[in-house]
Amino acid sequence: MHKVETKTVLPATRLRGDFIVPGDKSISHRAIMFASLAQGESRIRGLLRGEDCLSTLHAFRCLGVEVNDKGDDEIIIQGRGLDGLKEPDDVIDCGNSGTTMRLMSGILAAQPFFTILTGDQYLRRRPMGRVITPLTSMGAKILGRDDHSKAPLAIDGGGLVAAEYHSPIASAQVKSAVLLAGMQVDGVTTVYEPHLSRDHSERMLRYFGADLESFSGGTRVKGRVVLSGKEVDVAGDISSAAFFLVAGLIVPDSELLLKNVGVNPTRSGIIDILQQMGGAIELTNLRELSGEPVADLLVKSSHLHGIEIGGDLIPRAIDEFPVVSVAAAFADGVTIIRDAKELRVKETDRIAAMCDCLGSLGVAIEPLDDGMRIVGGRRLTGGEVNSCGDHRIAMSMAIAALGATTAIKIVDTACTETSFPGFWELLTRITEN
Ligand SMILES: O=C(O)C1=C[C@@H](OP(=O)(O)O)[C@@H](O)[C@H](O)C1
Ligand SMILES: C=C(OP(=O)(O)O)C(=O)O
Repeated sequence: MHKVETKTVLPATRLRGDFIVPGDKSISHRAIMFASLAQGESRIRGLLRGEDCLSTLHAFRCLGVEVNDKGDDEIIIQGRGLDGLKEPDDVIDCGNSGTTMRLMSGILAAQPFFTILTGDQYLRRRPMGRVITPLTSMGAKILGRDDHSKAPLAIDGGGLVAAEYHSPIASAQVKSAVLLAGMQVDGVTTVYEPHLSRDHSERMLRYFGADLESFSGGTRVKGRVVLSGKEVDVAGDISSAAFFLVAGLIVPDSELLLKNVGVNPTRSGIIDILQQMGGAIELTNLRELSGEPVADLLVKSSHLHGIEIGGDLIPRAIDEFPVVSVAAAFADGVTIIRDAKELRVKETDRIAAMCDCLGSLGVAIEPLDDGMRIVGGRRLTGGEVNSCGDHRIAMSMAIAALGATTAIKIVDTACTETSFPGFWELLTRITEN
């Protein structure tokens, strides 16, 4: 029987330190994928060794890609080109990773062989119709559970044509799945989206030599252009940095320097949100790393106030709302998050999960159909909360505990390995109790 791990986090008196956070998860997935589809060798440094990215690496090994991983900072991938992948001899397990399953669907829909993608109990509950629909319109044959809307997915690949797709949601996973399918077939494929979602695929595909053009409202890619192996340095993950930004703001007398963090404008909504709440976050040493902007972030304790958040800020900070709700609990006044219905279909329903966790510690937090309303300013009491297996909920509650009156016990904490190996050690290293 699987033992559920727990952690108890004590209130902090102050936080101090400078450090780097692990590599960006979205960029790491793409580096593995595009290196595998390129011709020649790619060297990837700073790759996130979180479970999600290891799922992507495992998937490409199953597809015949040679990966040289000595466990140090660099992995070497021998690309097989657009036509060099082989039919896997078993089901591919994408673990907990939505990005792996949805982007792989786009890649495999165009490959002339049969694949089955599955995942853990959380991933098998998440909606896959959002990629099956556009891929089917390109000629893909994908079957799935629950009337072809959920994994396991059976993909009978090949025979696709280029298409034009108007996505009803701002989702980088949907956009990327269609672009990755389009990239492998003759003609031009275009994806339109209602708000700009993270553009790592576009940046990295161009970096690998794809013929891809982004314009206001969409992106088009020309099919059958050969990608060439590259050296990629992966920026630090702003979604992981977000936990320590909020920690540095809410714990009095704190100062943290987070080095080498990706600050791509399609991902940096968390900095805008926290600055609008009155947070002192300074960006220095702005530079570019393999086509992505990075900076060092200096954060100091601040007096926060509530704000209203919605519109195109939502996709720019989509994974950060659990920890934004923690910041809101420590801020004076009311914070309202709207237009964020997507939070209901992540690893958990993150609106319900944060309302349960923070609500049980005395925070006045109320779910909205598409967000949350949080009345902040009251110190959290200690207690026990459950992450429900969601890495971002577990880490958000650890940050909340730093500012609580007494210890918080968090149940189900092994999930932090999904995106942030070393999280608990780093938290201990910078905390003074
Ligand atoms: O493309 C990506 O790497 C991701 C896109 C986002 O999902 P959606 O595309 O579903 O918004 C995000 O929540 C996820 O963590 C990673
Ligand atoms: C939603 C997330 O990832 P994915 O969709 O890749 O599972 C996340 O990391 O918060």
